[in-house]
Amino acid sequence: MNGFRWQPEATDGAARAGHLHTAHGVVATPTFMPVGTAGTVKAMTMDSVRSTGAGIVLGNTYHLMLRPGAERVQALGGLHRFMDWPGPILTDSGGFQVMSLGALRKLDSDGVTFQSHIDGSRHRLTPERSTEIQHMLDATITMCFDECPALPAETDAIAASMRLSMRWAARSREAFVARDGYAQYGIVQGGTEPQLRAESVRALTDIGFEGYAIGGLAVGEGQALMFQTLDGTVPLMPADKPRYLMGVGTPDDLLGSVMRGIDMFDCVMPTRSGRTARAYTGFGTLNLRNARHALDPRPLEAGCPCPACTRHSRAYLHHLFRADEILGPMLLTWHNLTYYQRVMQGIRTAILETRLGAHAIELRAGWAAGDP
Ligand SMILES: CNc1nc2cc3c(=O)[nH]c(N)nc3c(CCN)c2[nH]1
Repeated sequence: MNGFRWQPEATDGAARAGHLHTAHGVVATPTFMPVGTAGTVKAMTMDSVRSTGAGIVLGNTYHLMLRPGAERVQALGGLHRFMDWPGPILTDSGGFQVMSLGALRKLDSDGVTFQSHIDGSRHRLTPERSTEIQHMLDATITMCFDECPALPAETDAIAASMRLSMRWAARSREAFVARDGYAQYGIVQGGTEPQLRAESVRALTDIGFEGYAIGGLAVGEGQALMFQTLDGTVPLMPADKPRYLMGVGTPDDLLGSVMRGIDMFDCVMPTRSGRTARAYTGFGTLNLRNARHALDPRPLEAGCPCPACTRHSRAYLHHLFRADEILGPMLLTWHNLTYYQRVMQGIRTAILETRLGAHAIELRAGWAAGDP
């Protein structure tokens, strides 16, 4: 019996609230995973990540295999000890990052050969090597090695890519070493084609995984087409297993996707925006470099418990970014991650109280209202 399981707690329409039980602790769902690409959530200590309310973070096979190297992380006790994060860690499998970062790459039916974007050195990833690397990292949740096709693409190209990913999913599962409290997730592909998505779900559930991700989205298709694809795909996925929508998204994306049955998310927006002076708040986003903040003594967001909002003014944050001070990205990343966790906690509470519809209207009204 694998101690890893998703335990449902409440539903509201297609939305679900529950708990993910893992070898590294329990996480309430729906959950947002801060991206810790190279073993660090950029500009944050792990204590500050924990203080935002995050329960699980994401790491990347691609970045860690290039630097410092999977063998080195393993020799140092694995990624939990390396980055001092005792909670669960989900690692992505590298295929997506090679396609979006690898300098030069050659894809074949067995895997992908690529040059490091760091130093140009040559590397190869296959389902077996990706799974082995994730084991060396001691990832709590291992992702299948897949291929994420760029959209738009011809239907037959999407079909061929999805079928390659399904063959790679079988090889990834074969290479996976089951351990109590650990999991491997299959990744559904198929672009925005309902029949291809259905074929991919069938292929993955025939193999059998502890959780299922939806890949191949948030690649420029737009929110409407993403939601339409979720509407046709999520109902086909096992109801008793966690569902993870990869690379998503804005607060509005999170809300709409939870309402369609998604439990887990990751996205670089709150952290990347935190470094570029873009703040996420209940009244939408604002750019703290804008001169209108120069003399504003108010907190960024009233009621937010983060250090940026409880100890500083908008004028101070504006100054930090204008002066290119390191504290600027630190404080605003802290705020954005806190805001994302507060959105998830508010959605989760609304599901428990069966009032997600009303809560959604309140959230959207706030985002549309703009800066008070
Ligand atoms: C930002 N948009 C986005 N779409 C993704 C699709 C996949 C996808 O189809 N497969 C994998 N393995 N990762 C993806 C990621 C990376 C998630 N951290 C995606 N990110």
